Amino acid sequence: MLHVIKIGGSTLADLEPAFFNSVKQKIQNGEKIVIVHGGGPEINKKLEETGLAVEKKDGIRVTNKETLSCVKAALKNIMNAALVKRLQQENIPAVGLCGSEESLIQCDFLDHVQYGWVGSVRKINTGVIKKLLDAEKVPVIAPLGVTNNGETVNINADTAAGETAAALSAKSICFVTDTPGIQISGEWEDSLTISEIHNGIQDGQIYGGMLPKVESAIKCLELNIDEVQITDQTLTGTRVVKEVVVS
Ligand SMILES: Nc1ncnc2c1ncn2[C@@H]1O[C@H](COP(=O)(O)OP(=O)(O)O)[C@@H](O)[C@H]1O
Ligand SMILES: CC(=O)N[C@@H](CCC(=O)OP(=O)(O)O)C(=O)O
Repeated sequence: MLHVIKIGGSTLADLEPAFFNSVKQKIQNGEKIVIVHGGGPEINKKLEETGLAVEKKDGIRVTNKETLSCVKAALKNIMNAALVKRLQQENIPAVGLCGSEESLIQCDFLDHVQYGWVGSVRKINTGVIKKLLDAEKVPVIAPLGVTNNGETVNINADTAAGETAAALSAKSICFVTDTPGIQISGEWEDSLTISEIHNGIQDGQIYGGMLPKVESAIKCLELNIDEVQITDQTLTGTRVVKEVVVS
């Protein structure tokens, strides 16, 4: 059984024993894990240091060529390297991958006029990932992509994780973030249906960085991934479900 875990930039610097133990437990049970990580705060820091603006539309970063070099440095050189090292310290056999290399995440431009160098995933080279899984490794993927012309593009990590889960026909996907799931009207929800999520977006209760997460979560459900969750590091947060199950 294969599980995709997306770790948000909100959480990467602060990974807790509970998280590593859950990952180790799954591996001991013979389950396969693929990790896709974010790095939004690290990118913001790099942009600020360089004097560049931080601009997002609906949780997606507007990325020009200068922004892109900060994105690459933050995601690949800093966050991917640090996460792989941290997992290895915990005896998790992590191997770093960058989506823009080995034709791993092949993209078109999402909307070049609105977002610049941001990718919409066309195809994932699953062979590279499967080879590592067969060798009992844990692939750790930085969310960059490559276009047909060989240009590197930035991909929202939630989107990249959902596409990876779909391409690998994963059993589950967990979006690990800095909240215990999704909150609606002051309550942390155990589960939400797709229509409840649409309502939450419409009345402004689901916003910002949660938007790409719920969009990707819904797409995963529609592609028949059984378990879709938005959680904190305990890996038990809000389940996103197609419809209410009447028992
Ligand atoms: N309904 C909601 N419930 C919980 N968090 C929400 C909600 N709507 C928006 N958010 C925001 O989404 C954030 C998580 O997204 P983001 O900061 O991009 O995290 P990550 O780096 O983990 O992807 C939360 O910290 C919170 O500020
Ligand atoms: C196109 C786009 O939005 N790319 C994201 C990639 C990193 C990311 O998604 O990180 P989090 O998971 O921490 O939000 C960005 O530039 O911030």
